[in-house]
Amino acid sequence: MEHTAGHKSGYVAIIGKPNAGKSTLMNRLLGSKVSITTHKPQTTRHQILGIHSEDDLQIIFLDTPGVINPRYELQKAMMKTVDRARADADIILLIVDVTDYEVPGRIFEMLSSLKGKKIFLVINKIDKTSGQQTEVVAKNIREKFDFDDTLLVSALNGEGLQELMDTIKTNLKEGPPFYPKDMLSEQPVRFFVAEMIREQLFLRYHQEIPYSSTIEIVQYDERDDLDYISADIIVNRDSQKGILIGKGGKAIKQLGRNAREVIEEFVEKKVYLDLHVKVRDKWREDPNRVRHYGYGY
Ligand SMILES: Nc1nc2c(ncn2[C@@H]2O[C@H](COP(=O)(O)OP(=O)(O)OP(=O)(O)O)[C@@H](O)[C@H]2O)c(=O)[nH]1
Repeated sequence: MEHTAGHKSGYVAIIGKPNAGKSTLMNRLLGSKVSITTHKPQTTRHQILGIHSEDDLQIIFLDTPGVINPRYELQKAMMKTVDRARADADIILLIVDVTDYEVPGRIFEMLSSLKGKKIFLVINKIDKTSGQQTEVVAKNIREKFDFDDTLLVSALNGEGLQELMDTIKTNLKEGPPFYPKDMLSEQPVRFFVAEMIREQLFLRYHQEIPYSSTIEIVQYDERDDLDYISADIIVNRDSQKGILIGKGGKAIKQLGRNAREVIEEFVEKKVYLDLHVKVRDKWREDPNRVRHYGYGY
């Protein structure tokens, strides 16, 4: 049996409003892109797990969807994911964008209901404002909740991240590694491939298209010379199909090219990416479909 005396481990949930920088922070702490990030809110829909291992410790980060007031079934499933992450975690990081510092009451309620966990306030994007302003924001938030510690960081340029990492390590409890030490995440390759295609939707389309779409990998064949991937882009309404495809298929071809390049870099192999657009009327509002596409569970 593996000798684990002196070894530390724990789950760290990263929560906060949409666009606070949660995914950027996790990727930066891991030194690797595990979670997709874009300038648009609500990019993250699943609980994304990122594993940081050293000889004598293992930290399992849980990146979560931004906390919102859910309006449709997909968003309800996203919030269920946040609930589960905070329940699973030993340490919770509340990420607050220093330039968008209003913390909704529901987040404090959520934190107040937790017992026996360390809860840290992490003020992010401090590169965007003065030190004085950052202090004022931190002080105001601390008046509303008794955090175990406050950290000021920039997930983008790395400022304060070493201190954050040290604080997490100090607060880890003794425990065995939960995953093999060379593992970075637990989702299969096809999950990341779907996320990379979805990221392109967020980067390339406006308004409701990214929020109305999901990706289903229909076929993934690892061939000798290349990986053949067939994926469906599922949209919510018929009218969205045309917009997605674009005139003469131009828009979707460009999306496919961009996604393929990112996927090739990830799998370190040539990729043939076959994309199809499918309409599944109001899938976002349908609990069965939302579950079928893997959200909330
Ligand atoms: N200037 C600055 N921008 C940042 C920083 N951290 C994140 N951002 C930017 O903020 C935007 C949102 O970042 P994400 O990491 O996707 O945010 P998120 O909290 O995961 O967002 P959701 O998926 O909506 O929950 C991106 O455009 C990031 O580049 C930071 O420290 N400084």
